[in-house]
Amino acid sequence: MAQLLKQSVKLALVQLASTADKAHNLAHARTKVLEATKLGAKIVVLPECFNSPYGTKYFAQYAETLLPSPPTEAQSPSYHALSNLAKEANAYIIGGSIPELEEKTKKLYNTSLTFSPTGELLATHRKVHLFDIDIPGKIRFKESEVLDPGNKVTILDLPEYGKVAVAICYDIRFPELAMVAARKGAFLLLYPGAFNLTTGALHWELLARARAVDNQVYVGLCSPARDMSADYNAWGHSLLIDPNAEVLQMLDEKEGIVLQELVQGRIEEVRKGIPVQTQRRFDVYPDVSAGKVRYEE
Ligand SMILES: NC(=O)CCC(=O)C(=O)O
Repeated sequence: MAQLLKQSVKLALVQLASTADKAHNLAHARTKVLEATKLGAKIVVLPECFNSPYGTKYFAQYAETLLPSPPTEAQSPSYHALSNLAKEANAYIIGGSIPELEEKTKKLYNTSLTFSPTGELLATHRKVHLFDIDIPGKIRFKESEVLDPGNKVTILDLPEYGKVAVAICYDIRFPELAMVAARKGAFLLLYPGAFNLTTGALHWELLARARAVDNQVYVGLCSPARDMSADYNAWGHSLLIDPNAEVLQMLDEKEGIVLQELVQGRIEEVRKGIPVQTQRRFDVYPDVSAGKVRYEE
């Protein structure tokens, strides 16, 4: 049987320290991505809102226009910086996320762009589940006050390696999205994400391991580094989880890079040992990937 990961590959999760200065953030991302690719990374992931501070008051201010595609340099400096960087680094770049403004509708989105090693835009994922929570005395955050949600599951097909699903942060709390992607053959679920000091401590690692154990695939979460002078304090702790739900690597809150080889055959080895993928009872409950699902592949 064909293996989901076609060949072993080095993945990098770049936990960036971002500032309020977009040009600086883009230049800094370039430096850190090139650091990772010099060490052999062929797939590189950046954090949620890597080119701006994270917060509802910043989305409009930092938003870039992506449509019609390709945008001009003035419409989206981040698009061009990521495309050029993918070429320069000769790697796939999952560009965390950036605030996006759709000119026609005036709607704002939290959007992730993925580029191929030739600099071509492969996919766009608009965060599907907006981060709306209210934990009294701890944290209230309502992305939906300013953002609109995306409406599809995003699965990339990387010819040399196989399928990779991309979603953003709060999307990880919805196991259906991950399950659909895994059933469609993804070997890796990637979530650029900025949890906080309350929910990060509680659920960050738990959710990453849960999505891995449910689906028996690799899972990577890539956070901004923590900045205690910012309005929103990111949890950090970017991590990579093995298909057996073991933590392969986890950073602390400071800037850093997770660099890890994903091993061909590991998913099949785990699935052979605990064969839940073939033991499902769709005569008892429905297959979430079989119904009406909106994809971009
Ligand atoms: N940026 C986000 O979506 C944060 C999600 C989060 O912190 C959570 O607990 O979920």
